[in-house]
Amino acid sequence: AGVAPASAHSTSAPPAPSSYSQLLPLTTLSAERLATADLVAAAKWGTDSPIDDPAREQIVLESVRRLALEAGTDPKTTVAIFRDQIEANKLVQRGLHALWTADPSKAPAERPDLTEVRKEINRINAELVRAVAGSERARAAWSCRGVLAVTAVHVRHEKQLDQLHTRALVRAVPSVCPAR
Ligand SMILES: C=C(O[C@@H]1C=C(C(=O)O)C=C[C@H]1O)C(=O)O
Repeated sequence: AGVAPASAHSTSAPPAPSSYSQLLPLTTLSAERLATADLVAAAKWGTDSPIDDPAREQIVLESVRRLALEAGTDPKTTVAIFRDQIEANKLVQRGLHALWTADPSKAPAERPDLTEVRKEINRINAELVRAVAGSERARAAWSCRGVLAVTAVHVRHEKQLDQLHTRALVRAVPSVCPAR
């Protein structure tokens, strides 16, 4: 009893993707972008390269603005989302540098090439813009914040995020949902 007919959708358009399935890629990619912060922090550790690099940030923001226009999604919202992504990335870098300063035995032994890490960040940026473009309906919905929180809990668990990366994930996504 109570089983919906299998043909419920067969004569019309396929069911629209749920808010959850629209927002999960955005949250997953945000966590993947944050994972690069560990590499960036290691690349900068013990060098003159500062955590804050406004020139590089401008390049990132300009590139995602252009990608948003190409994808037909709002460039202002996209740039706002990436400003948060960048702040979250720096939060992880600062956290790790503080940890390594307090306990140098935890500092990385190898120094990754920052240019290579930025290529990886560029790839994630492009995917993230596609996830922004693919989540317009979910982001406009009244349920955005609640659904977004559920995706974050899922990603935290799936990727076994520590406290620093969990805090950063929360910092990475507030602009995803419009202020009400
Ligand atoms: C990740 C970096 O560190 C910071 C964070 C950035 C980002 O999240 O894209 C960009 C520049 C820096 O202010 C970097 O220098 O590449």
